[in-house]
Amino acid sequence: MTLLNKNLDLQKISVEIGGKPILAEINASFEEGTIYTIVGQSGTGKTTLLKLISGLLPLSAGTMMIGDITFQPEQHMIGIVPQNYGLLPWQTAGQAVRAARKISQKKKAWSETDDTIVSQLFEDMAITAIQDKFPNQMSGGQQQRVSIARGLATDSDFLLLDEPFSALDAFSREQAQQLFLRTWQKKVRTTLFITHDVDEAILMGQKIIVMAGQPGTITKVIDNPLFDANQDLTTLREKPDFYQMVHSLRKELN
Ligand SMILES: Nc1ncnc2c1ncn2[C@@H]1O[C@H](COP(=O)(O)OP(=O)(O)OP(=O)(O)O)[C@@H](O)[C@H]1O
Repeated sequence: MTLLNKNLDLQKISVEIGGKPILAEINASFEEGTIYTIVGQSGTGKTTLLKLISGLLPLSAGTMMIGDITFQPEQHMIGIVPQNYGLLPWQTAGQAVRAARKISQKKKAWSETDDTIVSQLFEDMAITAIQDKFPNQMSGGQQQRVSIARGLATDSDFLLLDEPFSALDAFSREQAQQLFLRTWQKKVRTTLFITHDVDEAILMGQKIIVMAGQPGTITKVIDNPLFDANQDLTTLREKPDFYQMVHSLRKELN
Protein backbone atom coordinates (compact mmCIF):
# COMPACT_ATOMS: atom_id res chain seq x y z
CA MET A 1 0.00 0.00 0.00
CA THR A 2 1.42 3.41 -0.94
CA LEU A 3 0.81 6.25 1.45
CA LEU A 4 -0.04 9.58 -0.10
CA ASN A 5 0.98 12.20 2.36
CA LYS A 6 -0.97 10.70 5.23
CA ASN A 7 -0.22 10.69 8.92
CA LEU A 8 -0.70 7.85 11.35
CA ASP A 9 -3.12 8.96 14.05
CA LEU A 10 -3.48 7.12 17.33
CA GLN A 11 -6.60 8.01 19.26
CA LYS A 12 -7.23 6.97 22.86
CA ILE A 13 -5.13 3.86 22.49
CA SER A 14 -4.79 1.37 25.28
CA VAL A 15 -3.05 -1.99 25.39
CA GLU A 16 -3.46 -4.68 28.02
CA ILE A 17 -1.39 -7.83 28.29
CA GLY A 18 -2.90 -10.65 30.33
CA GLY A 19 -5.33 -8.17 31.91
CA LYS A 20 -2.53 -5.79 32.94
CA PRO A 21 -2.76 -2.27 31.46
CA ILE A 22 0.53 -1.48 29.69
CA LEU A 23 -0.43 1.57 27.59
CA ALA A 24 -3.28 3.97 28.38
CA GLU A 25 -4.82 6.99 26.68
CA ILE A 26 -2.21 7.32 23.97
CA ASN A 27 -3.03 10.13 21.57
CA ALA A 28 -0.49 10.94 18.87
CA SER A 29 -0.17 11.90 15.26
CA PHE A 30 2.90 10.61 13.46
CA GLU A 31 3.51 12.77 10.43
CA GLU A 32 4.60 11.05 7.27
CA GLY A 33 8.34 11.25 6.63
CA THR A 34 9.26 12.44 10.12
CA ILE A 35 11.74 10.83 12.53
CA TYR A 36 10.45 10.59 16.08
CA THR A 37 12.71 9.58 18.90
CA ILE A 38 10.96 8.04 21.89
CA VAL A 39 12.38 8.44 25.37
CA GLY A 40 11.10 7.52 28.81
CA GLN A 41 12.06 5.53 31.83
CA SER A 42 12.21 1.76 31.71
CA GLY A 43 8.80 0.08 31.71
CA THR A 44 6.82 3.04 30.35
CA GLY A 45 5.71 1.05 27.30
CA LYS A 46 8.04 2.27 24.54
CA THR A 47 8.62 -1.21 23.08
CA THR A 48 4.94 -2.04 23.49
CA LEU A 49 4.05 1.02 21.39
CA LEU A 50 6.38 -0.17 18.62
CA LYS A 51 4.97 -3.69 18.82
CA LEU A 52 1.48 -2.29 18.49
CA ILE A 53 2.34 -0.29 15.36
CA SER A 54 4.21 -3.22 13.84
CA GLY A 55 1.20 -5.50 14.37
CA LEU A 56 2.88 -7.78 16.92
CA LEU A 57 0.37 -6.81 19.61
CA PRO A 58 -3.35 -6.04 19.30
CA LEU A 59 -5.13 -2.92 20.50
CA SER A 60 -7.31 -3.22 23.58
CA ALA A 61 -9.14 0.05 22.92
CA GLY A 62 -8.89 3.13 20.72
CA THR A 63 -8.25 3.57 17.02
CA MET A 64 -5.29 3.82 14.68
CA MET A 65 -6.06 5.66 11.47
CA ILE A 66 -4.33 6.79 8.33
CA GLY A 67 -6.54 9.50 6.94
CA ASP A 68 -10.05 8.02 6.96
CA ILE A 69 -8.84 4.44 6.85
CA THR A 70 -8.24 2.18 9.83
CA PHE A 71 -4.52 1.42 10.05
CA GLN A 72 -3.87 -2.28 9.66
CA PRO A 73 -0.17 -3.00 10.11
CA GLU A 74 -0.28 -6.15 7.99
CA GLN A 75 -1.27 -4.06 4.97
CA HIS A 76 1.88 -1.96 5.16
CA MET A 77 5.53 -2.60 4.61
CA ILE A 78 7.16 -1.96 7.99
CA GLY A 79 10.91 -2.16 8.57
CA ILE A 80 11.72 -3.28 12.11
CA VAL A 81 15.01 -3.19 14.00
CA PRO A 82 14.16 -5.05 17.24
CA GLN A 83 16.09 -4.91 20.51
CA ASN A 84 17.46 -8.45 20.03
CA TYR A 85 18.43 -7.71 16.37
CA GLY A 86 16.04 -10.40 15.08
CA LEU A 87 18.61 -12.05 12.79
CA LEU A 88 17.98 -15.62 11.68
CA PRO A 89 20.77 -18.04 12.68
CA TRP A 90 20.84 -19.68 9.24
CA GLN A 91 21.17 -16.44 7.23
CA THR A 92 24.45 -14.66 6.57
CA ALA A 93 24.53 -10.87 6.87
CA GLY A 94 24.36 -10.57 3.08
CA GLN A 95 21.43 -12.96 2.81
CA ALA A 96 19.51 -11.19 5.59
CA VAL A 97 19.76 -7.75 4.00
CA ARG A 98 19.05 -9.01 0.46
CA ALA A 99 16.05 -11.06 1.65
CA ALA A 100 14.54 -8.04 3.40
CA ARG A 101 14.87 -5.93 0.24
CA LYS A 102 13.46 -8.73 -1.92
CA ILE A 103 10.41 -9.21 0.30
CA SER A 104 9.69 -5.49 0.40
CA GLN A 105 9.94 -5.27 -3.39
CA LYS A 106 7.13 -7.83 -3.53
CA LYS A 107 7.04 -9.46 -6.95
CA LYS A 108 9.43 -7.08 -8.69
CA ALA A 109 12.44 -8.85 -10.18
CA TRP A 110 15.78 -8.17 -8.49
CA SER A 111 17.60 -5.46 -10.45
CA GLU A 112 20.98 -3.79 -10.63
CA THR A 113 19.51 -0.90 -8.65
CA ASP A 114 18.76 -3.31 -5.80
CA ASP A 115 22.36 -4.52 -5.92
CA THR A 116 23.62 -0.94 -5.78
CA ILE A 117 21.32 -0.04 -2.86
CA VAL A 118 22.35 -3.11 -0.88
CA SER A 119 26.08 -2.63 -1.55
CA GLN A 120 25.81 1.01 -0.49
CA LEU A 121 24.03 -0.01 2.71
CA PHE A 122 26.80 -2.46 3.51
CA GLU A 123 29.33 0.28 3.01
CA ASP A 124 27.30 2.84 5.01
CA MET A 125 26.87 0.47 7.93
CA ALA A 126 30.49 -0.73 7.70
CA ILE A 127 29.55 -4.40 7.32
CA THR A 128 30.93 -5.17 3.84
CA ALA A 129 33.65 -7.38 5.31
CA ILE A 130 31.20 -9.55 7.25
CA GLN A 131 28.69 -10.24 4.45
CA ASP A 132 29.33 -13.99 4.59
CA LYS A 133 29.20 -14.33 8.34
CA PHE A 134 26.35 -15.89 10.31
CA PRO A 135 24.99 -14.18 13.45
CA ASN A 136 26.94 -16.48 15.80
CA GLN A 137 30.15 -15.36 14.06
CA MET A 138 29.44 -11.65 14.63
CA SER A 139 29.86 -9.34 17.63
CA GLY A 140 26.76 -7.72 19.17
CA GLY A 141 27.63 -4.42 17.47
CA GLN A 142 28.02 -6.12 14.07
CA GLN A 143 24.67 -7.91 14.47
CA GLN A 144 23.08 -4.59 15.35
CA ARG A 145 24.51 -2.90 12.24
CA VAL A 146 23.28 -5.77 10.05
CA SER A 147 19.84 -5.44 11.63
CA ILE A 148 19.82 -1.69 10.88
CA ALA A 149 20.95 -2.30 7.28
CA ARG A 150 18.17 -4.86 6.94
CA GLY A 151 15.57 -2.36 8.21
CA LEU A 152 16.85 0.33 5.85
CA ALA A 153 16.95 -2.09 2.90
CA THR A 154 13.18 -2.46 2.91
CA ASP A 155 11.14 -0.14 0.76
CA SER A 156 8.89 0.42 3.76
CA ASP A 157 6.34 3.06 4.73
CA PHE A 158 7.49 2.88 8.34
CA LEU A 159 10.74 2.17 10.09
CA LEU A 160 10.61 1.14 13.75
CA LEU A 161 13.85 0.92 15.71
CA ASP A 162 14.18 -0.26 19.30
CA GLU A 163 17.43 1.09 20.81
CA PRO A 164 19.24 0.38 17.54
CA PHE A 165 22.68 1.57 18.67
CA SER A 166 22.71 0.21 22.23
CA ALA A 167 25.37 -2.46 21.53
CA LEU A 168 27.83 -0.07 19.89
CA ASP A 169 30.80 1.51 21.64
CA ALA A 170 30.72 5.31 21.97
CA PHE A 171 32.81 5.98 18.87
CA SER A 172 30.97 3.50 16.62
CA ARG A 173 27.69 4.85 17.93
CA GLU A 174 28.54 8.39 16.86
CA GLN A 175 29.53 7.13 13.43
CA ALA A 176 26.38 5.02 13.17
CA GLN A 177 24.16 7.99 14.08
CA GLN A 178 25.67 10.10 11.31
CA LEU A 179 25.54 7.26 8.79
CA PHE A 180 21.99 6.40 9.74
CA LEU A 181 20.76 9.95 9.07
CA ARG A 182 22.62 10.07 5.76
CA THR A 183 21.16 6.73 4.68
CA TRP A 184 17.69 7.53 5.99
CA GLN A 185 17.58 10.63 3.80
CA LYS A 186 17.91 8.50 0.69
CA LYS A 187 14.46 7.17 1.44
CA VAL A 188 12.68 9.35 3.93
CA ARG A 189 9.94 7.50 5.80
CA THR A 190 8.00 7.77 9.03
CA THR A 191 10.43 6.54 11.66
CA LEU A 192 10.06 5.76 15.36
CA PHE A 193 13.35 5.38 17.15
CA ILE A 194 13.49 4.34 20.81
CA THR A 195 16.54 5.41 22.76
CA HIS A 196 17.65 5.67 26.38
CA ASP A 197 20.30 8.19 25.41
CA VAL A 198 19.19 11.80 25.83
CA ASP A 199 21.88 13.13 23.46
CA GLU A 200 20.82 10.62 20.82
CA ALA A 201 17.16 11.58 21.20
CA ILE A 202 18.09 15.14 20.29
CA LEU A 203 20.54 14.26 17.52
CA MET A 204 18.21 11.83 15.77
CA GLY A 205 14.70 13.16 16.41
CA GLN A 206 12.85 15.79 14.43
CA LYS A 207 10.31 15.37 17.19
CA ILE A 208 10.93 13.84 20.57
CA ILE A 209 8.22 11.82 22.27
CA VAL A 210 8.38 11.55 26.03
CA MET A 211 6.63 8.59 27.65
CA ALA A 212 5.95 8.17 31.36
CA GLY A 213 3.85 6.24 33.84
CA GLN A 214 2.70 2.68 34.32
CA PRO A 215 0.56 2.14 32.36
CA GLY A 216 2.59 4.25 30.00
CA THR A 217 1.37 7.21 28.04
CA ILE A 218 2.79 10.02 25.92
CA THR A 219 3.27 13.02 28.16
CA LYS A 220 4.96 15.36 25.71
CA VAL A 221 5.91 15.76 22.05
CA ILE A 222 8.79 18.19 21.62
CA ASP A 223 9.58 19.88 18.29
CA ASN A 224 13.33 19.76 17.94
CA PRO A 225 14.68 22.94 16.34
CA LEU A 226 18.23 21.53 16.36
CA PHE A 227 17.44 18.57 14.12
CA ASP A 228 19.02 18.67 10.69
CA ALA A 229 19.72 15.35 9.00
CA ASN A 230 22.42 17.03 6.88
CA GLN A 231 24.49 18.53 9.60
CA ASP A 232 27.67 17.28 11.14
CA LEU A 233 26.63 15.76 14.48
CA THR A 234 30.03 16.36 16.07
CA THR A 235 29.60 20.08 15.46
CA LEU A 236 26.05 19.99 16.79
CA ARG A 237 27.19 18.21 19.97
CA GLU A 238 29.47 21.14 20.76
CA LYS A 239 26.83 23.86 20.38
CA PRO A 240 25.54 25.64 23.52
CA ASP A 241 21.95 25.15 22.23
CA PHE A 242 22.55 21.42 22.26
CA TYR A 243 23.72 21.46 25.92
CA GLN A 244 20.70 23.54 26.80
CA MET A 245 18.35 21.08 25.15
CA VAL A 246 20.03 18.06 26.76
CA HIS A 247 19.60 19.80 30.11
CA SER A 248 15.91 20.50 29.62
CA LEU A 249 15.12 17.03 28.25
CA ARG A 250 16.89 15.47 31.24
CA LYS A 251 14.73 17.60 33.52
CA GLU A 252 11.63 16.49 31.64
CA LEU A 253 12.57 12.84 32.09
CA ASN A 254 13.14 13.21 35.80
N1 LIG B 1 4.44 -10.03 27.27
C1 LIG B 1 4.30 -9.33 28.40
N2 LIG B 1 3.62 -9.83 29.43
C2 LIG B 1 3.45 -9.12 30.57
N3 LIG B 1 3.92 -7.87 30.76
C3 LIG B 1 4.61 -7.33 29.77
C4 LIG B 1 4.84 -8.01 28.52
N4 LIG B 1 5.56 -7.19 27.72
C5 LIG B 1 5.77 -6.06 28.42
N5 LIG B 1 5.21 -6.14 29.64
C6 LIG B 1 5.24 -5.12 30.67
O1 LIG B 1 4.83 -3.91 30.08
C7 LIG B 1 5.54 -2.81 30.64
C8 LIG B 1 6.16 -2.00 29.52
O2 LIG B 1 7.14 -2.79 28.85
P1 LIG B 1 7.95 -2.22 27.62
O3 LIG B 1 8.97 -3.24 27.27
O4 LIG B 1 7.02 -1.78 26.57
O5 LIG B 1 8.63 -0.93 28.28
P2 LIG B 1 9.85 -0.06 27.77
O6 LIG B 1 9.52 1.35 28.07
O7 LIG B 1 10.17 -0.40 26.35
O8 LIG B 1 11.01 -0.58 28.72
P3 LIG B 1 12.61 -0.58 28.52
O9 LIG B 1 13.02 0.86 28.40
O10 LIG B 1 13.12 -1.21 29.78
O11 LIG B 1 12.92 -1.40 27.29
C9 LIG B 1 6.57 -3.41 31.60
O12 LIG B 1 6.04 -3.29 32.91
C10 LIG B 1 6.64 -4.86 31.20
O13 LIG B 1 6.94 -5.68 32.29
